[in-house]
Amino acid sequence: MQKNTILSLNGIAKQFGGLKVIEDITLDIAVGEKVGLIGPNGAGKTTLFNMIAGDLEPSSGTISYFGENINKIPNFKRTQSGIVRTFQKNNLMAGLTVKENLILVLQRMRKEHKQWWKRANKKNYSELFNTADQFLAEWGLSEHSKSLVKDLSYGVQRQIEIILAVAGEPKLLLLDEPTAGMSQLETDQIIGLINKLPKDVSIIMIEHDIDVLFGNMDRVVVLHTGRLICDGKPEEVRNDPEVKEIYMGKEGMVHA
Ligand SMILES: Nc1ncnc2c1ncn2[C@@H]1O[C@H](COP(=O)(O)OP(=O)(O)OP(=O)(O)O)[C@@H](O)[C@H]1O
Repeated sequence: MQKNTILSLNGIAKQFGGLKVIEDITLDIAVGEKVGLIGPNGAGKTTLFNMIAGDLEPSSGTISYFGENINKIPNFKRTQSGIVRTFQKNNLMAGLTVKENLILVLQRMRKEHKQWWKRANKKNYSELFNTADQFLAEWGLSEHSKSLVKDLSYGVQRQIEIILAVAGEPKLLLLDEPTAGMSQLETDQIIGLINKLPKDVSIIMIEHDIDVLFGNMDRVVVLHTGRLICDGKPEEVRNDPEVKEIYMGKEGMVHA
């Protein structure tokens, strides 16, 4: 493991009953590295995310975070230590405003309360409100501050989900198809947000379209039937014959 490695997967495997879903994956991610994770449906991408986030335990192999084996560390503790995840279907509180959603994250982060739903005192609240306003302004999302999440377009909801993950001060951000089902404009907005993230935040982003990863990710890892079949710079991956054959189709098209 290199000195600046944030995440290290060593011989990771996962099986459900007799079904091998992930086989022998070894992978190091550096601090600040941006990695795209691609592969056809059923390749095992979400299962791998579940293991990194702590929602599933590997059947064998080890997952290390800053050199420490975290196989047995529960997901909420991983989140506290900076492994933050977004989901394909967002888990925002739809009946609350954007700002209220953000305040909940900020409150939780600051560990102001053992029970975060209890009322904070007035001083804390006004400080939290100011921080939330500043944060939304910084990310160019102030106009949505008072909107209920359920009233926002899907594209904006996904942007909000990413900035809430950022408010959680991630060191390793796991993005699960953040641009799925989006228009080109919405995709560009999401990519714009991702490119604004602090340089020392590592990212693993599941994506079906390698074009989205070009120019935005340092590296692309390809899974196929639970195995890692290619790992390199986006250009190398795009031109890899096995990837073209297995993942992208014989035409060499880059869309899943
Ligand atoms: N809890 C489970 N029990 C049994 N099989 C599972 C379970 N979770 C996932 N699988 C199987 O594991 C394989 C990999 O699934 P996974 O969702 O990780 O793939 P994926 O690459 O994320 O696919 P997609 O792009 O469609 O989201 C699939 O065959 C799936 O049916």
